[in-house]
Amino acid sequence: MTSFHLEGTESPTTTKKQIKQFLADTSNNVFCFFPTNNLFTFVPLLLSPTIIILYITLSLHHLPIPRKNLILLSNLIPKNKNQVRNKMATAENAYTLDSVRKALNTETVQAKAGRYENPEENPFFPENLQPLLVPSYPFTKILHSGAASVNINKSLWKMYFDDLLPLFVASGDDGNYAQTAASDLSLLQAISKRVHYGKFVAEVKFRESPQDYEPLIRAKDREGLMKLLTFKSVEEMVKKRVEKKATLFGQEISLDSNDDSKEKKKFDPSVASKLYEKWVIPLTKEVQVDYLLRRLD
Ligand SMILES: C=C(O[C@@H]1C=C(C(=O)O)C=C[C@H]1O)C(=O)O
Repeated sequence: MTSFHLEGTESPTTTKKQIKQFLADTSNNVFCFFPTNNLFTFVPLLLSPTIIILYITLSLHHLPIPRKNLILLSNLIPKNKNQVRNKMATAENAYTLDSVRKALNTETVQAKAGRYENPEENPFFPENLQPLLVPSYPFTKILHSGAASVNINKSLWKMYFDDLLPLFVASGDDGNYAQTAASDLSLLQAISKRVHYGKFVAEVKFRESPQDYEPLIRAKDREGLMKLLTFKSVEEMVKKRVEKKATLFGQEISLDSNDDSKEKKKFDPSVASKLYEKWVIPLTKEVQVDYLLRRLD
């Protein structure tokens, strides 16, 4: 027995053989491109859970997005209320529309090139996918066939725009809707990948103790399943690792040896672990439950 060290998901109940198998089958194609920082080009995502959050914090930090701030503005300047409201409506619609359009276009192109053939990938708009234009790749089948219908991207999308984004974006509106939408999509895809790894984690857990899972699945007992697959100590470890990585990767870099910038941080590392606690881990567990409920179909 050993720990499961994949993308921030560690399970004390996972066997070495299963981990090896899992790694062999899933790590090949998992790379995350960092447009914001030359230090990183391709980062093995599976080994870098915190990268997602760092990427969010660092890349969105400077992106002004017309949301709450304009509402605030409209309260502050009553004289211009209508004008600001109009501006908000226009800007916000443009922004949201751009995000959706960008996601649709990108997913359509990527689907043709086979992105969603990979069981690790889950589209945000499955209803709009186009047929494959490249030869199909024989991905090893690890998951039960019900996995294809497990997709929580709609709630992820909502969480991202309603809860997560307002925490990171700066005030104002710089009109860069297209760039913002492109960042949104790559972040959404990164988080989506991480939380949907829950399918693989759930499969491993199920194979290891079907006798524990089967009665709960048959009884459609979401709560019972959630309890059974939860390992609080593992979650604590994941959060600590996330915070540690955020501390290391979030340092300011200086060539001046007298500079005390080693101490300077681009953002508060505890925020990264809080994000995992509040969203990333709960969403991963939701995926696990959804997958398990279909496991005996
Ligand atoms: C992923 C697992 O399941 C749960 C989810 C975790 C996560 O998303 O990081 C961590 C621990 C578990 O409560 C696991 O056991 O490894």
